[in-house]
Amino acid sequence: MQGLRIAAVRPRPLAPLCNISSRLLVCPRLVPTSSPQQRKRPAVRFSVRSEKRDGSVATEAKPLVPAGNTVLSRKHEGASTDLAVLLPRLKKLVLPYWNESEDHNSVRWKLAGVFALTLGTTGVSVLFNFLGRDFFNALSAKDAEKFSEMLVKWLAAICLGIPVFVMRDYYQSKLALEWREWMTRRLTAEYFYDRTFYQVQAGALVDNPDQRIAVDVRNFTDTALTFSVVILNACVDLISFSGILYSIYPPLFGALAVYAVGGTALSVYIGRPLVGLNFQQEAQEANFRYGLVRVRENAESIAFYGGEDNEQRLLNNRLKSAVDNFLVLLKASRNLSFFTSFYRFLIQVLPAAVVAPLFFRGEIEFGVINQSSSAFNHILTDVSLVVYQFETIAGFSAVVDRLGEFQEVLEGSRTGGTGTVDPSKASVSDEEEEAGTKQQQQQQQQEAQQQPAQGALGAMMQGGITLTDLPGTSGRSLLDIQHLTLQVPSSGATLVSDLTLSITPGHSVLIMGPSGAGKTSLLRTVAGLWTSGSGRIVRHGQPMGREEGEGDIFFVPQRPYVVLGTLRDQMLYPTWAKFDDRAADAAAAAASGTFGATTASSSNAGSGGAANGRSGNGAASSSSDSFGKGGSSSSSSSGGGGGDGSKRQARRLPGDAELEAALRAVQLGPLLDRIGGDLDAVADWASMLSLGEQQRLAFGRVLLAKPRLVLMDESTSALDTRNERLLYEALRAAGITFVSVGHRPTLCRYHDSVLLLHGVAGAGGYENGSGGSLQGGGWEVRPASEMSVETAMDFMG
Ligand SMILES: Nc1ncnc2c1ncn2[C@@H]1O[C@H](COP(=O)(O)OP(=O)(O)OP(=O)(O)O)[C@@H](O)[C@H]1O
Repeated sequence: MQGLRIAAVRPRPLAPLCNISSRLLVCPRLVPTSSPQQRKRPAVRFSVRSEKRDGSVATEAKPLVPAGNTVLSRKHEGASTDLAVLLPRLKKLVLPYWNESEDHNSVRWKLAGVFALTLGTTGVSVLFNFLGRDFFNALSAKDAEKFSEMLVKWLAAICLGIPVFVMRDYYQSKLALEWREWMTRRLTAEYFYDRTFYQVQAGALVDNPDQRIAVDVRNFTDTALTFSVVILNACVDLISFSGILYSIYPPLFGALAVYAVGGTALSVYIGRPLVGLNFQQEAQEANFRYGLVRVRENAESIAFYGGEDNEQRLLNNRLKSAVDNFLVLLKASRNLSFFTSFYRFLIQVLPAAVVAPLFFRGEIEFGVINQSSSAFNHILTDVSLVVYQFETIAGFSAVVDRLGEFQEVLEGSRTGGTGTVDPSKASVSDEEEEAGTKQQQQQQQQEAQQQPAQGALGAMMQGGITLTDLPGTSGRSLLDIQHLTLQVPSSGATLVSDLTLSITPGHSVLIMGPSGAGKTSLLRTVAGLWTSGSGRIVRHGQPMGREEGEGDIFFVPQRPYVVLGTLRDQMLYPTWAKFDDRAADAAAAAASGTFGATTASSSNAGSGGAANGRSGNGAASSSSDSFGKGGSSSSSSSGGGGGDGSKRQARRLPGDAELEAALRAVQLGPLLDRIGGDLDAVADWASMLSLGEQQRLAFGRVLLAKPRLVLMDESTSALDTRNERLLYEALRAAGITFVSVGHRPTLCRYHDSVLLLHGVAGAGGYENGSGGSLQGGGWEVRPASEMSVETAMDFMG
């Protein structure tokens, strides 16, 4: 039992199922649905979302559900037309670029330039207005000389004026593009910050985040800039042409005001449904596109199942939803078009009809009729923005709503229950707590503060679970789990109750238990991905992926993740994950089209490395057989604990020889030979490698990165027992401590202890080997040597 301490502790009362510090997820039992808290936040509504077989999405009116990874979604009722919701969202979306970007002064100047050019376009329009008057006066007076002169002036004005329009449009589009890039980068950063993408996906917090980032941002920046220019143009136009119109005939104003106000009111009335329909259209199109992407990603599984008919039906249903909605949208827009067309055509004659009596009485010249028509048109266009742009405004409102909602979810995740916080500062807002929850929170804070505070990398408060990272070189322990209780978010069932154990260097543990017992959930909790429950976890070290080349604790998920890129990139992920864009592009191309190993790019070929822009030459290798104990290729301490408590030095980038040795150590030598030993070969590895090869690749990454502790979830499930043995032996030889989740009794051989999880009581009603019914969330630890194949199989039922 060396290395594994088990504390016998009295079970504590279960933590209430709520995420006490999240703004988005609220405890269902403690906060009534109609509480003031909720009423204060009408914009953030959640409901259970389910997709029917026909592809349509049903939302159940269940605004509050337990915190955790439960399927949650904001209620999709279409776009909000409530200005009290839209305007604050618009403000939050617009302002950051102009106020917070690094070069906000320069972008403001660029905007000023676009506005100046817009003023220039108004000047050109006014000029044409006067030229037109004189042109038609000369024409009606049959003054050939004056007419020729006006013709020349007109042509000169065109030559000077057109460039102003063209350059305004060019700079406006360029600025919109820069804004889009900045906003996309910012949203992407927030999306990846603290693994928010996982929260969004696991909790289904918003539909189609990819569409929002890729398409909605583009529409938003384009339209926002266009609108601001249009509005400025309208204001300046209004002032300039009002003077002209007033000087011609003041009563024209009366006609214009009645016409514009009446028209605007009617167009709002007729076009109102367009806002919601545009919102739905965006979502339906995104659903259809996502369906196609899923088919591509799961092509083989679908083909094996013969599921093409089903997929086709599902896609057709999604397409039908999009087409149906678009039909309704077309009808609504047709009705609006009827009105706006009448509105547009009527004004062709209205000003002429009003000023005609003046002309007949000889009070004005013929050219003035043309001038008044032009001025009237300008002003009417200015004051009828809503009429003319209603469809665009409707689309824009939908985009503001979708992006605003997305941003709120990202902010909620950042400031909510999963963000890294200083435990000493972790506090709960009055709004989101009830007495019981608060008491528990304070208790956890105290516990967190009792932890050696100096050098703590940070702690995450996740629901009731505190996750703390400490520089992990004390040598005593790699991982401490204290009084951990895990619950299923949706049902509240207890998976693991009051688990306390420590993982010490060199002592490997196998986690076993029936399907659904909570094995993966336990690993998720250690990784900071599971939020439902209570207790504390202390990780003595830096998890992988925080900084390049660093990491003491490595997680290997159940499904190995194969990245886009070269074979080298596969091996370096995630420890040295910086990719050459060209290699990734080539990989993406390989993934979307034909595949087969190809060399990444000519710039990489023959360099013996540098697929990711860094030196990686074989000469740098310390040893081609560097996976035995003491053959470390890492400059940091590896395995076996020990250390000085200071920040670990980043690992040196492995060279070709080390990469090859790692590949051969995990029995991927034949693959390497097949592609001619080219580590920079690019292929659609996810399709090309068998699942077992992908699992071996995952072990190869671990061997290269040499973490102190690796936690693996059924990482050898696709392997034969010989390969399984070789991989575990390689890990042990490299001095890496491991915790594995697995079902196979043969795994017991490679571990020192076995943690048996009993799972949820009554869920399947299984019994242990001794025949007695077990408590929900029960667990026990046994020496692995005592676990014969029969005992293990007995236990697994
Ligand atoms: N996101 C989630 N929301 C709600 N319940 C979940 C979620 N993820 C897992 N669960 C539930 O938690 C329980 C434990 O799941 P877990 O994946 O940890 O089981 P496991 O022991 O690893 O099972 P297996 O051996 O089949 O992989 C299951 O009943 C599962 O349905």
